[in-house]
Amino acid sequence: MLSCATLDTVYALRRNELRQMIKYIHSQAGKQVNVGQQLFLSVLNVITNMLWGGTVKGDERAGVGAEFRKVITEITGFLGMPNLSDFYPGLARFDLQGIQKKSKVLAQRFDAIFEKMIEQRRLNDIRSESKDFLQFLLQLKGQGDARTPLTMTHIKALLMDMVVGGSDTTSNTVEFALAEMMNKPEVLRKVQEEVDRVVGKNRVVEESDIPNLPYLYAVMKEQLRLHPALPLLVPHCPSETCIVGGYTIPKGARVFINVWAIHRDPSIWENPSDFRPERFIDSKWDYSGNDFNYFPFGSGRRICAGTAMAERMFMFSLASLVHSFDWKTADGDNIDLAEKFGIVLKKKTPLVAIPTPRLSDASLYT
Ligand code: HEM
Repeated sequence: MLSCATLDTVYALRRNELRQMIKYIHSQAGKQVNVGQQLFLSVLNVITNMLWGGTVKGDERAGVGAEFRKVITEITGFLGMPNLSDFYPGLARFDLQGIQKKSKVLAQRFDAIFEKMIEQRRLNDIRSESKDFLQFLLQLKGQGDARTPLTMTHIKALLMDMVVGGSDTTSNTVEFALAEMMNKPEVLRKVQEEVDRVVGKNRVVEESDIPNLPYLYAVMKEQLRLHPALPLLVPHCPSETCIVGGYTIPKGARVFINVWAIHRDPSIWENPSDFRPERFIDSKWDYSGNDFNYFPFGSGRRICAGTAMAERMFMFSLASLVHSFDWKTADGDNIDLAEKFGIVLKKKTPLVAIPTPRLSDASLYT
């Protein structure tokens, strides 16, 4: 579902969601817009559309989106919360902070949403031709492979991975990048000049423009270096005791990789806390996971499954946002770029900014 070839076939979904977002922001011209909120909704809609397509429509779809947003925010909050039970396993059964209990309630809410999707799909003919992910998984389950049995719990877990792993990460990354650029007008100007040169002002940005935007690509890499969406990657757990760099990692230990600190190591990066996309122009850095000095999407077997989608959504949405609008804050002040740590890193204060349309023809916003 997340391969480049499949992503190409569902470009219309991404385009449609993005155009709706731009249209909405245009309707708010001159007013304050919560940029992250808009981005979150667009990314979530793209992902859920790819997962279960047109199963949920109209008002119901909007309702499900709102419910997801609440649950995802709460669930990522709990995932990153320090839990006394991890440090004192003897106390785990008392669940002193109530994290286990509250997480179970959230998991049940998630479960109810997925049950609803799956039930609706079952009511339809699951043998019919369809391109969405849920249909594909239900068919696999029906075929019953004894070697790798796929249970309903597996299906729900996969759906949850995509929704939780893809929505907040991508939208926070774009929101943060726009905030960084607003504080560095010379960077924002360079990106706008690049997009104007490639796209002009008489049409809107298309995904096919992305390969022609190398400076914006450098902005994305710099954003992922300075504020990696998953600062500790996801917890890893060796299935056998092993030795890494001379340290013994016991079987079952929970291992966190502090990619945030590696990306700011002054022995690797010059002026590491500066947002300077130029460092990625014509550079050797990529995020394929082969270099342990720069790996915002992780590495190895568990590397992010959605890298290609994240790249497309980031480039497409940020290019569209700065091509369609100029951005400023209400008081003209610099934006607070403080980070809020959790399993997912985000801006401490949401980016609220005022858009001013910059394309000459209003029909380009419809
Ligand atoms: C800027 C956006 C994103 C960033 C920075 C990001 C980063 C990551 C990282 C660091 C991991 C863990 C890798 C490891 O521990 O080695 C991961 C896993 C994962 N990501 Fe992403 N991700 C992003 C967007 C997405 C999107 C859009 C999707 C799908 C729609 C997605 C799906 C997944 C999945 C399914 C996994 C688990 C892979 C596995 O365990 O095999 N991610 N991501």
